Amino acid sequence: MTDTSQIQLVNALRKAVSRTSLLAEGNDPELDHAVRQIRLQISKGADATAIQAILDNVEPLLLKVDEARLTRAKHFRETLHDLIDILDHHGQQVPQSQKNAFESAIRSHWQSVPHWPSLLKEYLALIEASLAHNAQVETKKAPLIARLFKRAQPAKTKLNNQEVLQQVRHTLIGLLSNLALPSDYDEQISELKNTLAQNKNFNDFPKILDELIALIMIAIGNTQEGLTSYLNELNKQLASINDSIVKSYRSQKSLSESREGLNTSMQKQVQEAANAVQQADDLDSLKALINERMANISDTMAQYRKQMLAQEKMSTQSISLLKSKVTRMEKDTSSLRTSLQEKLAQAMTDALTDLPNRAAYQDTILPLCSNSLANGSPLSLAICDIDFFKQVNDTWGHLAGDKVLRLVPRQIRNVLAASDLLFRYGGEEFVIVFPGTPLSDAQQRAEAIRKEVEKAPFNVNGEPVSITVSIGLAELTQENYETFFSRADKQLYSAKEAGRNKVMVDNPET
Ligand SMILES: Nc1nc2c(ncn2[C@@H]2O[C@H](COP(=O)(O)OP(=O)(O)OP(=O)(O)O)[C@@H](O)[C@H]2O)c(=O)[nH]1
Repeated sequence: MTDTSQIQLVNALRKAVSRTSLLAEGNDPELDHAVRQIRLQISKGADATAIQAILDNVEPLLLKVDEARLTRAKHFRETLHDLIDILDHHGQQVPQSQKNAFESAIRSHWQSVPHWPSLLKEYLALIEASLAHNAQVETKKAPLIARLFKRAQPAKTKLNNQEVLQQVRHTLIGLLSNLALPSDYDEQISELKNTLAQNKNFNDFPKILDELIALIMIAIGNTQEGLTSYLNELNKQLASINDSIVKSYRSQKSLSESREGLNTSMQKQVQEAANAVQQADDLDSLKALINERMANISDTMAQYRKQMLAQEKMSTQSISLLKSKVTRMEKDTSSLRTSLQEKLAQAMTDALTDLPNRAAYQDTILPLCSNSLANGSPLSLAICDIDFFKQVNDTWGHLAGDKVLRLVPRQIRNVLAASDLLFRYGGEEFVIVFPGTPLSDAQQRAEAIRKEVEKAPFNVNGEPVSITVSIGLAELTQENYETFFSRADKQLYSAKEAGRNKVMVDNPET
């Protein structure tokens, strides 16, 4: 795809990548640097290949951020286990079933940040349950929170209250440091850490835990709903882009239709996705989702491009095949035309004398008559027949007759004008057409023909043979060509009747 659709697509992808890069910021300094580079490159007008290269570079950084998220989650899981241990080590009677349920919840949700507040709430509930249980057993003992962290096992080293406090403070401060909340919450986190550090009273811990939960809730809980719907929307959008590309690609009927459809669909869908990305908040999974969708789009585009190239190649091949077929056909047609023309010429030519034959005469005479009548130019016609030709055949044989048939027209030609037309009409009969020639001129030429034949020194088998011709002549009047011919023919008959070797002229006036 090298046309405007590709440029528009690259522009749309640029926007999407640029806006997506904004979301990736704030997780890791190295990644921050990389995403700023992306926007810089895009603002300089990087093309699809350059954007792909940038995305390839960003991928390991995103993975690194993901690893950091996993490390934080592991730390949180350890914190929760530490808090359970603190309960155990300080002799609190934690109801086993509730503790098991809590441990199971930790196993299921420790990786999911949105579940962290509920896990901490469960921990609080566990403390409340164990306090209620112990209150029944040891109502007169140490204060509530002091009892909470008292060691239950005599075998274990019993810590004093300050040591317990120190341990819990340390655990919770560690948890706070590893929450990796956005920088907006730095101040609140630091205040809570101070409160923890200064806290000397177990009774304050539930309140501090509540604050910790609230902080996590504020940081991620409030945006959770919007974020979930955004992710769903984005997922839908990107899946829809992919579907559209695939559909467009599959349903293409022609290269141009396909390009047009793909372009429109890509432009619309990618633009919508880009808008959605612009409105979204930060989230690691969002980046992973976008990466996945971008990869899908990239794959589909690559497949589409491959297919297009293959189709173009096929088209080029079939076009060149078609061209060679057409060339071949043209050659064949041309040789066929030549051969037809040759055959036609053959059909119009008398093989013995090489003169135009009777068919050629028929083709010629009609337009000549029409033109003559239309233009008022004279047209004369002579029918010339060899006298006693049968005798030639009978006396010297057919071959001798053929020889005479070839020699007579040569003699006739000697006296014809360039525009006069000579045909072998049939047998020993020839027709001469004199275009633009009035009867008197034609008569002179006919007479000259007669003489030219008469004086010709024919000889057959070494013997001199006298050959003469009789000629009937007529000039065209307002009539059809058949009547014209028959008038000349009548004159030929008259010439024969009159003793042969004569020219007889049809005189329309008599
Ligand atoms: N050798 C040869 N003879 C032909 C050919 N075509 C026609 N003939 C012969 O021409 C002769 C024509 O004879 P006729 O029609 O009787 O006329 P003619 O003998 O010329 O007598 P008139 O026309 O009356 O002077 C016939 O014997 C035909 O066989 C041909 O191509 N070659």
